[in-house]
Amino acid sequence: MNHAKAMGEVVRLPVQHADHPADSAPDLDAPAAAPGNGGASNPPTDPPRPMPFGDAGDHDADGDDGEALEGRVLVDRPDTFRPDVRARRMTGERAQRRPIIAPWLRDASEAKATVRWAVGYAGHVTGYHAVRVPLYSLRLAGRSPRGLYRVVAGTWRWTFDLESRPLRTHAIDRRNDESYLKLMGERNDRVRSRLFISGAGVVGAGLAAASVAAAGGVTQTAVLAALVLLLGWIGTPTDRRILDTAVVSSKAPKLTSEIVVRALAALGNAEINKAVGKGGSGITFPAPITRDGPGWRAEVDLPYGVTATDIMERRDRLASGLRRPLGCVWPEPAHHQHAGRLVLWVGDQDMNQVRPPVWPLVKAGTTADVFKAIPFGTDQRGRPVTLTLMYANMLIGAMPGAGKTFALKVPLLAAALDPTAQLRVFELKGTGDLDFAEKVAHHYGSGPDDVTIGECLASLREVYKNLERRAKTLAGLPKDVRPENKVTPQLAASRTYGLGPLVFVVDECQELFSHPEYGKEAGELATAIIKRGRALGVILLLATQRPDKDSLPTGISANVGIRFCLRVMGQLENDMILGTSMYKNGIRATTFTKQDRGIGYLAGEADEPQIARGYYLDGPTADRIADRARAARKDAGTLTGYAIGEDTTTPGAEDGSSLLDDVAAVLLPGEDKVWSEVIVTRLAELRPTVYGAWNDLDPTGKAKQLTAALKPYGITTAQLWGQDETGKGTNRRGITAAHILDALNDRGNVTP
Ligand SMILES: Nc1ncnc2c1ncn2[C@@H]1O[C@H](COP(=O)(O)OP(=O)(O)OP(=O)(O)O)[C@@H](O)[C@H]1O
Repeated sequence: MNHAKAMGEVVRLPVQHADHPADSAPDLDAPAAAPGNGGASNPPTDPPRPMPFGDAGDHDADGDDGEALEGRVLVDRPDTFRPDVRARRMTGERAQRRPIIAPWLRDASEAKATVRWAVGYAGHVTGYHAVRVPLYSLRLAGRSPRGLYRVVAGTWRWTFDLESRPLRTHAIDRRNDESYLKLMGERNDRVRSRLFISGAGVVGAGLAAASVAAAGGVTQTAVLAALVLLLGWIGTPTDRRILDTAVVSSKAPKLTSEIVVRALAALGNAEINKAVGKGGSGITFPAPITRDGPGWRAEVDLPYGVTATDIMERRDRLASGLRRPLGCVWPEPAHHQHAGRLVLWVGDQDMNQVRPPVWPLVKAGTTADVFKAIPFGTDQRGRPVTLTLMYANMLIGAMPGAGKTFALKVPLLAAALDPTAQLRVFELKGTGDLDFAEKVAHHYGSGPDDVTIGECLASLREVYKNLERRAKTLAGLPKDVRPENKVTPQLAASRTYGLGPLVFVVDECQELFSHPEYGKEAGELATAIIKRGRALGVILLLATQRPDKDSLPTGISANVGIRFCLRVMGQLENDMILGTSMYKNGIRATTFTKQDRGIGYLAGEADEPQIARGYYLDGPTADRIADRARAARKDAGTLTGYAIGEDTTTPGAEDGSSLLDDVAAVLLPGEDKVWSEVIVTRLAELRPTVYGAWNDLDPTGKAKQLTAALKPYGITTAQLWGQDETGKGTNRRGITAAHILDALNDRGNVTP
């Protein structure tokens, strides 16, 4: 018999058999032996004789098997093989230890939420019924006559044994005298004893009534009320309730294996259909379906060849099969298991209907540390999701209105609550969504105009230059204080080194990167900052509603560490934000609906992308937090730049020239001292895109603006005597031309 065929699985593999010692290994250059050529006849050139594993000496002497097995090897072990059960158990191949303590009890926030819910629930139910006590009393009083009737009629029936009457009637009908006489005898005995008991009961009740009547007052009322309520309860029809419903249960249906299999079978996957069809291997569940947070969790072993991703791709169809809203159905791969293990979590409530929890850092007195994890949001199960900003950059993308700016507010406000972190914030939509940052930011700009975009670019240039200084400073430090050539919390905290965290935020960054003049340079600078700034304490937070190659340089989309993708329309946008192949791997932000505001895939923080909903921080809340952050910065002495009324943004984005060059350019020949407001007006004429906004200020504002902008160059303004438009002599703030020219000479015309 051909064992190979009987064993089913055979492959052509040159496997070394135990009979052949190592030194008789096949000579691969030698010609292959002819079929049927016994190994013994030509030992040196023989190919190894393939044999079933563990079947070393069982060959037929006539060599039949040997012939049939020529060139073939059984790859399955024979049935006699006993696996090492101990090893299997220890590696957890079959058995996974289930948690002794329920996961929700181990998580403090989940446990607190459950206790809070239980107390709230009990309080509501108690209050609801307490106010309805008069109604319930009236209801019972109304039903008490019926209850009295039921008691009297029931006692009568029992005493006179009316239940057994049909038996006696039956005996009469069948003319069974003997049986009838026997039944009557029994009935008479029973009625005699029951009459005695009922009589005693009536006498007892009479005596009790007399004593209650004698007691009078409260006792009489209480007993009477209790009696009425009791009779009311007895008189309540079986299809009616005494209490109203305090909580209308919209309980989600329990998830059962049957429902899961039904839903999987509805996906239209051929392998699944084969498995669940007649004679198929079925779908198995390696663990019981359990409650997990506010939902059900099922682990499913999909049929061979089907991956968890195949199911994730069809999340909408799965939701339809489960008859649950899309926002309740969250299939995930079991990351530490095989590719066919699916973890299906089905929430009781649509994720977008769940009330967002309060951001932990809203609480007064809390501060943050960009070196540590900051709370970003919650996942489908309400568990906290955190972000660590240091050594990372973040890209947030979505279609308009999906919640980008709200998501950006969370890391921005967390960074604001770290007084050591310098903030540079540019909101290029111009709606003032991030205007709370004005209170804390070193640089701040709002608007899609060329001036703001120019300021943003100038600030990026400054940061880029700052990177070089930081790199040099870090490299100059002893190796033991920079263990991984990175800025450490200790180095960042020291003001001597100037290595404190720097957080650069650009909302609607497509306006910057797709700008016809500044876009290219901005893209190159941002890419360089993303690549090099990470280790040097510079963090870039970008949000965009147009993730395409023109609006988001590939250098950024390829190198950014943390990515948060809210609802997008297609695969391209999805992969631009989350990374290449994410769509193919089932991580699809296209499945979010319009209602899923603030919900997205967060990649780069945990090992695997996770669903998260950012904390909801509305305008007033963000303002309150920014006030707190400002106070903390004031105390720490780190409130600088825009936040204290200075505008230290370096103008001159158009061609790389500096403010000093521009001021020098607008000085007229022979002019010695010029009022600041005049200089600003001339600067605005020279470069409207850069200085136009300054020119919109009143004369005092113009003077302040120029004073602040010249400060980094070491130039101060002073009160200068001159004549105003009407020819009247007056004192106003202005500059001395010699100071500008000296500064230019000193610096050799180098931009700071
Ligand atoms: N985490 C959240 N939870 C609940 N609602 C949210 C959340 N985030 C955002 N929203 C809602 O979504 C709306 C849009 O948010 P946001 O302004 O951040 O969108 P956007 O993507 O920045 O839009 P645009 O591209 O137009 O600027 C907000 O008004 C808010 O009500």
